[in-house]
Amino acid sequence: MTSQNLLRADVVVIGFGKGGKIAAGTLGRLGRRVVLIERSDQMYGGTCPNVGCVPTKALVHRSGRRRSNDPPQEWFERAVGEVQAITSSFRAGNFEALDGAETITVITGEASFADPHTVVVETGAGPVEVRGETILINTGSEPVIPDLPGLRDSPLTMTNVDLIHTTHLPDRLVVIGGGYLGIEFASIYRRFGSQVTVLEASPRILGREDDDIAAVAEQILTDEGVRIVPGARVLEIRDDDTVVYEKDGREHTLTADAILSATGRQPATAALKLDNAGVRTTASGAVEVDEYLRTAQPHIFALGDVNGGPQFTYISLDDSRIVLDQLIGEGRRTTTDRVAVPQTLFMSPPLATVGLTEKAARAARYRIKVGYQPVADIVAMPRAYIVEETRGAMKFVIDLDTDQILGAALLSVDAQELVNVVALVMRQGVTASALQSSIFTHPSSTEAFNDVIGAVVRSDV
Ligand SMILES: Cc1cc2nc3c(=O)[nH]c(=O)nc-3n(C[C@H](O)[C@H](O)[C@H](O)COP(=O)(O)OP(=O)(O)OC[C@H]3O[C@@H](n4cnc5c(N)ncnc54)[C@H](O)[C@@H]3O)c2cc1C
Ligand SMILES: NC(=O)c1ccc[n+]([C@@H]2O[C@H](COP(=O)([O-])OP(=O)(O)OC[C@H]3O[C@@H](n4cnc5c(N)ncnc54)[C@H](O)[C@@H]3O)[C@@H](O)[C@H]2O)c1
Repeated sequence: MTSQNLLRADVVVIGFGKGGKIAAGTLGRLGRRVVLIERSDQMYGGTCPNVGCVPTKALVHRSGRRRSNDPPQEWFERAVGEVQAITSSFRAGNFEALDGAETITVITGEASFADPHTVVVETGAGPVEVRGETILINTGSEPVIPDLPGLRDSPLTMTNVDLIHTTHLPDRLVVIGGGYLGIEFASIYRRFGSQVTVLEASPRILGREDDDIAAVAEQILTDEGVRIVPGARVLEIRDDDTVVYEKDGREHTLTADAILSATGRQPATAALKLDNAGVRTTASGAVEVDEYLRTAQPHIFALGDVNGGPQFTYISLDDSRIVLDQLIGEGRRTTTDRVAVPQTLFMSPPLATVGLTEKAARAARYRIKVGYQPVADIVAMPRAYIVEETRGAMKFVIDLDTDQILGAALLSVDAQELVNVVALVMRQGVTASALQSSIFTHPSSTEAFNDVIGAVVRSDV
């Protein structure tokens, strides 16, 4: 290597994901020499702003604004154009924020390890070698396309990345997998005007949730026209466009204009040549880390989806707090500190959950009471009527002995905001009674808590 294609850095970050960019920015501002490597110039900022959270939620918003007489294809094309304008401005902002800093260099190309301190980057202008004292792996995850006959070869098979970029609204969309990604896309495309069928292998979608909440969510999707087929075993894709599946012992076929593979995402480690660095992986292919996110090599850390933790942007962000605490802090923060981590499935209205479900609380032998109300019946929350979104239900699972909230499921307008309040309350040990009798602004969605927590439908007393 000549001096031109050999770089030395205090910190090398592989992958421009959430955790990596926060760590890179923080360390760069402190004067560390940072090299951040991203394999695609279309991915500065990572999955979330480019092909994940941001574009999907922007499409949720725009699909909801379409009126029934708006021409679907035109409306869709305009929405995709607007969303691409947002993502490209975020991408440019992400690049500039790091590459514009004096101490940080962004290199575009695929990285792999040559040895524990050396990374080789295949750039458009040839290989570049980067040697670092500390290395952060933040390469995210990639969609798993199941090995079903015809699926990988069909020109109609798409991932979230393909669907985010396509400007043609498919008449018939078949979604394989009814998890977070599958349900969000099903809801979006149905609202844009596609006929959507979700084929889910499990006996039910939203299998982690309690039956009452899952049933309300499924009803909302079904009422919007999404066809959900649980217990479906996809057998093959025949002649590129015919999805053959089995349910209850009988074979069925569906013709599709697009097939979305939404059966989960696996850690992106294949290109990294981790063996050269002495970094181990788990059975599921994730980079093996301890609770401080250190790999088998103490100077190499892994953040975000690639370490096999929960696949959410805010977890990758929290991973960066742990790694920064190791590098420039007190070294105390760990993944085991996390309590009451909420999550939101952005169907319309959103389903936000935190903590234990009723069934999990019972399995853990808590004595509980359950507050539950359909949103339309929550007198304290006129906001649902004001914004014309009265669908859904709210549920609280409360420990009878301590009055602590064990969990909540909020299927409601504004649920993605409400759940953060509940999570904070749970983390701080505020009682359910205190939350119920709190002063909230009016008219707001938070006011619902004044009613729902006291609307006890079951109690172990
Ligand atoms: C459609 C969709 C919707 C989602 N919606 C939400 C949501 O609403 N809320 C939420 O919290 N989470 C959501 N997620 C999950 C969230 O996007 C991820 O958990 C998060 O982006 C993971 O961030 P990360 O830091 O692990 O890495 P990523 O953001 O995935 O970044 C990794 C980067 O590394 C690069 N890379 C990979 N290999 C190499 C290599 N060898 N060399 C160089 N670069 C490499 C990749 O190109 C990528 O840019 C969604 C995901 C998807 C797919
Ligand atoms: N709003 C959000 O926060 C958000 C949105 C989208 C994705 N994500 C993240 O991305 C991750 C990946 O999402 P995902 O939905 O792809 O994965 P997932 O693991 O959440 O769901 C995959 C679903 O596919 C089903 N499945 C698997 N193989 C199948 C097959 N052959 N036929 C039919 N069904 C099959 C599984 O039973 C499961 O229900 C999520 O776990 C989540 O962490 C988050």
